Amino acid sequence: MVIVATPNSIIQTEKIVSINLPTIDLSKERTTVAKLIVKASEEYGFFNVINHRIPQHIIENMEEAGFEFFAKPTSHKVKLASNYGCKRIGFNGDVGEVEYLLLNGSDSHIAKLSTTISNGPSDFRYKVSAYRDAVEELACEILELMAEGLGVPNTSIFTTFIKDPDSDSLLRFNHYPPPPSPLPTSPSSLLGFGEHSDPQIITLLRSNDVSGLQISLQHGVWIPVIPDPSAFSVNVGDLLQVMTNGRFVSVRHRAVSNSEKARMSIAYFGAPPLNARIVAPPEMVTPERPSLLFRAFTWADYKKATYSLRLGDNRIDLFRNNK
Ligand SMILES: C=C1C[C@]23C[C@@]1(O)CC[C@H]2[C@@]12CC[C@H](O)[C@@](C)(C(=O)O1)[C@H]2[C@@H]3C(=O)O
Ligand SMILES: O=C(O)CCC(=O)C(=O)O
Ligand SMILES: [Fe+2]
Repeated sequence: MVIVATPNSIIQTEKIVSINLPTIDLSKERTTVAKLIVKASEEYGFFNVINHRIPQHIIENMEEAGFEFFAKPTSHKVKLASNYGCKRIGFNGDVGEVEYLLLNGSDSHIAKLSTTISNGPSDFRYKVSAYRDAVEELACEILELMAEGLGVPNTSIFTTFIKDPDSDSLLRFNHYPPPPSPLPTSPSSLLGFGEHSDPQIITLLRSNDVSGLQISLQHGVWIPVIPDPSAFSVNVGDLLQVMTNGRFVSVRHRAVSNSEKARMSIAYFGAPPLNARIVAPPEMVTPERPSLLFRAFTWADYKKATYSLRLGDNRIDLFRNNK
């Protein structure tokens, strides 16, 4: 049992379970990798990938860009970036011990921010765009492997969405300062980013070597993810659960801060264009799943529902058939 003190000082008791979460080596034989990815997405909705071939300098530059931004005084950060936030998550009263910067992933948004952040020409734009391109390519490789492993004949069924020039993909830097010491209770953790699933198709997340990310497969039971700065953590998002007719699970996760060192995570959320129609392909209707579990909807519909709800609320159930 561990005690989690939320910023509102609500104390909850919870179970922390250490298990080995799947780590998949992308340099291994393709058919084997595809099968392992499908298995992990079905069992956990989560896995780590290693040997992903994203050059180290692209990752280091991105991390540097994030730490440089968060090192600025709060008044500057608020003025510089309209999508900078501190403690408030979303618009419906969620709070956490986190500050963040959200970028909509388009070149023009990154370029605009680059000018305001640096007050002149900067390499922020170059660093973020290079990372965005590399991580998007990795997301496409993983989504193609998923389609292959699932036996879907059109293996670009998921990637066409995120490769679309109008894709609504996002990048997010999350910065978790070390908690004040001593904490009110011991052992204890502060809630950085509360329990939720990611609404998009797929999330690729990495952090510095500080722990904090946890996933949950069962209410109130948390599995810590061991930090590995050379790996990417992959989360199945809500839309992928829908497009696999419930075969993959959208993983619930959160971030806690309990270290003496600051943690920074960088997440890429692969999303379709707003007008994309989300529905499972016919191959996902099988004897085990003889009908479509979710009705067809657009990403705009789903996003609207997401933003009308709290972080931890279940939104996918609103789109189930017979609801
Ligand atoms: C409280 C909220 C923040 C969030 C939008 C929401 O209303 C519910 C989902 C949240 C989430 C979680 C994953 C991503 O970090 C995020 C950008 C997203 O797409 O959905 C956040 C939203 C946010 O912080 O704006
Ligand atoms: O910081 C983390 O490890 C998790 C962040 C997260 O879940 C998110 O940004 O959606
Ligand atoms: Fe998340």
